[in-house]
Amino acid sequence: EELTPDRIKATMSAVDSAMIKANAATSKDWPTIGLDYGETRFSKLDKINTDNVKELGLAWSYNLESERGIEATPVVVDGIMYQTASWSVVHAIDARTGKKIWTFDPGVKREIGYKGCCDVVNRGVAIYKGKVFVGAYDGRLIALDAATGQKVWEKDTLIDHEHSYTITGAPRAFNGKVVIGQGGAEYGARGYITAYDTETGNQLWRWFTIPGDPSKPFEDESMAAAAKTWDPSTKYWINGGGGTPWDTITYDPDLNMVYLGTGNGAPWNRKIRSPSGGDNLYLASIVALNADTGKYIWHYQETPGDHWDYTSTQPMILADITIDGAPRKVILHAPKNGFFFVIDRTNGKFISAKNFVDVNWATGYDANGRPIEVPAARGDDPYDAVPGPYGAHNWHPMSFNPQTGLVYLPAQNIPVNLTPEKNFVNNAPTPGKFGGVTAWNLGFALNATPPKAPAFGRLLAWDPVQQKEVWRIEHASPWNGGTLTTAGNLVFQGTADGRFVAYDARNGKMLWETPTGTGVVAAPSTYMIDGVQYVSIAVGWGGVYGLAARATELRTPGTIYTFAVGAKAKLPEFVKYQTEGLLQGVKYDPKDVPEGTALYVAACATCHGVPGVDRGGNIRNLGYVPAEEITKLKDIVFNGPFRDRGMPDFTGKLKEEDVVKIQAFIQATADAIRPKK
Ligand SMILES: O=C(O)c1cc(C(=O)O)c2c(n1)C(=O)C(=O)c1cc(C(=O)O)[nH]c1-2
Ligand SMILES: [Ca+2]
Repeated sequence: EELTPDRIKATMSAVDSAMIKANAATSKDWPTIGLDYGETRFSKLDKINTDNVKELGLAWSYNLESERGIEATPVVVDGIMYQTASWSVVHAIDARTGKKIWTFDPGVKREIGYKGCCDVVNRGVAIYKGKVFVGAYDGRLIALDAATGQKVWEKDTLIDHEHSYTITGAPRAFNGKVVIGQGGAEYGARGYITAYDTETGNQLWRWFTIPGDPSKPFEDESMAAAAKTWDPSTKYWINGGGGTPWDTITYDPDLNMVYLGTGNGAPWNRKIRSPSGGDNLYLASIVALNADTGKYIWHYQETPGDHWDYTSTQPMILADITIDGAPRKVILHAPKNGFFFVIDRTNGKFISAKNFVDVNWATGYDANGRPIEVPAARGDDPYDAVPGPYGAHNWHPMSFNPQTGLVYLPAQNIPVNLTPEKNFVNNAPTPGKFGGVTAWNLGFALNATPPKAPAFGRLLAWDPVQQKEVWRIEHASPWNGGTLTTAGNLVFQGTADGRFVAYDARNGKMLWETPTGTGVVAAPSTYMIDGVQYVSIAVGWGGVYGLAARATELRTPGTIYTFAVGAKAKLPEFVKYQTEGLLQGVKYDPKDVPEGTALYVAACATCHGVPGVDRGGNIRNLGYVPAEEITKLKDIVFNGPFRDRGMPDFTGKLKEEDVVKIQAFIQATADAIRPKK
């Protein structure tokens, strides 16, 4: 059957809240990024199961022509797939054949790449009544005709273009509304979410996550209440204060609520943001809003007075489970802070929290749902916070299998040491201030003292009722992909070291794997076409950890792989990671190294990592590039050739003599780690 525009239009026009709810009974399609409004990523399909999963073969692959992180889950309805790639490019694909139907590039200006903290990624589309919605990196929400990829409307969702706002998250669509948040809290930004009319793009409601300037009227009572938990003496609203809801937004059709996870404080360091303390509502919280009006209903703050970039934006799961003999409507959540939360979603009441990895900022939660903090975690001395700011769990989606009762959770630690910044100045390009030249405002120096905490990445099977680990897989590296679980008793996960793996959901036994040609960070999906069950995964190394680090020697462009039992297509040729040997021969004056270090930290480190020590991710490590490029660094730094990949133009931000000092630091660092003969 041919996928004519009329046929696609007919299929996609039928995708609405009722269809998404009804599909949950069979899981035939995968109509939203998380499969269903509960975001369970549990498929009832069982044609692929523990018996035959070893016969999975490649049905087709599709080149996304992308060199940066791929974070979106493939959305599939009746054999038509929508996938986003880096730079917010949308691909529509015939899932029977893997052939392109259309692509849409919103034309994000590549030179604004550096305005987002964490790679030029996108976490996927929403479909509603014949339209595909995508949040573009530059802050536009765009509605496309699902059949043709033509733009129907677009809205600039940003309240100002002074703060460094970007969009990386997927929109959420329900009942004629499409809702989107944004990122930017590392730079300083004030978070909010906005609902638009799916047909017209008209704004329907907006809710800010934190209060603004208290000398102006508060937007609503929830802001007036929140303002009491902030210290106004620092005029935190000038920098923004944070709370950007950059990922999870969930719709609950039973309770007609929208739940959002809010982000970290800006700056991270609470002593700078709100020196007299305070919870700083609604940072690092789950908040419930009325889905029709956007009015605040309840909140639960997972990390009061956030100080460590402990966002609560991680994908949540809505589940109905039995606790102490009683059925409860809950939210299951594993935010960055390392605790697994079970929250009553009818009223936001805390049920339980238990750490799922070792943590050193709190010893647990009291009966009221407040953390029992370790005082040194907010001290004036350098602190090796565990989890670090990359989180014990980041945006990589978890899944919940009601058959096993287990949540499959990509857990990790990436060590980072935090040293409180003494003389913080907002937006100052101060040498030594991490990301200072590109307007980061953390209030901490990172790794000025080398961290000692261990790095790890693991897949955890977690029992949310008992609040305990049931089994685990230790991976080679942190930063592994999101998970899918199925009625075939399977868990699927891609890995940082470039594999796509199926495990037995009951015990973690590895049943099947395939190489993927690059690290995997996204989560897979599964669906039926003509009686055949398929599993698809979009691969492409990246995201914040993937900028400067990697765990494979392969760097195949972003690719979608689709697997079925007995399929026999060939994997594409994999591409080797191109890297030079350790940098050698750049002339420099050793006297320049200390200042060069401080300048490098302020201008280069957020994306390029530490020269020679980090190995490079989807952005090259400057300790492993041709000496020629470092010798001519100023030609790259000032209006250089990599602006079309998102590198900033440092004209006016660095001086020529600064670049000479940065060259000195890069070569000296490479020399320092070179093995002595
Ligand atoms: O505070 C923010 O506004 C914000 C935004 C984003 C983003 O939009 O991607 C990330 C983060 N924070 C963040 O803390 C983080 O660890 C992170 C990882 C990623 C990613 O895509 O790999 N994005 C983000
Ligand atoms: Ca953040």
